[in-house]
Amino acid sequence: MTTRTPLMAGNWKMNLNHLEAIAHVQKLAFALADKDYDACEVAVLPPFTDLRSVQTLVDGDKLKIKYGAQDISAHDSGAYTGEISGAMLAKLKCTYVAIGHSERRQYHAETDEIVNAKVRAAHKHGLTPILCVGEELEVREAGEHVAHTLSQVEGGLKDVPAEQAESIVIAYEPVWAIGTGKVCGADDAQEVCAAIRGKLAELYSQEVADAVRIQYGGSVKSGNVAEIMAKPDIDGALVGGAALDAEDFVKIVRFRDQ
Ligand SMILES: O=C[C@H](O)COP(=O)(O)O
Repeated sequence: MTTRTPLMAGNWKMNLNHLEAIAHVQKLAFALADKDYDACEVAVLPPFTDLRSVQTLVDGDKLKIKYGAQDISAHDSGAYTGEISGAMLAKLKCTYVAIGHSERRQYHAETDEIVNAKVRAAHKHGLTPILCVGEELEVREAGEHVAHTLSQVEGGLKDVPAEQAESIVIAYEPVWAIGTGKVCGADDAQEVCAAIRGKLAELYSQEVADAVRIQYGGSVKSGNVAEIMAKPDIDGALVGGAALDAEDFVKIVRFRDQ
């Protein structure tokens, strides 16, 4: 049986400036013990403007916290005002990059084609994509949530070879549960995460499907994380609001104690 190390990632969204980022990562580093890092991988996804400060802190103090970006350009370089390339993120030693978050899909019109180009750009620069997928409320109410989410997985991974797919992270985030306090029931989250793993087996192989970590995201808090993490196909959480408070995030990392 494959053992997947849970990945607990805090997506700060457009919160915390670079000074606040330093204070926050210091608090995490102070609170987290070696055994926490043995039990799971801990990552933060700050705004672009914080990444240099986070890198300096992590590098300087040899912290075990991983970090990454919330988006990446599909392009390598050139006249793309406002964009940040994979090469720039790699230079800052980012490990992860979130791609296709529902807020990018909703407010920046990111289609599966754009998401796929960004996944391939991340791989090109040695970054691990956290491919975000998930349905809106009306899609769930119509009973189409599994099909919708699997089609986003397939679209995001188009032309991605097995050797790259096996290290990817997929975050299942039902849009209606993001920032609303309405957490998806653990059984409902498991249903979709199991279907995602099934789709990976169909697209690649059971070996690849067993290797990929699938996170749940959407109103994860210290009070509900243990129930979610108890599900066999859920390998971590992508945490928004509750990741902005270092103490809350540490409690989520220690989900086994909740
Ligand atoms: O990327 C994180 C998700 O959008 C979840 O956000 P939330 O924990 O505030 O619901």
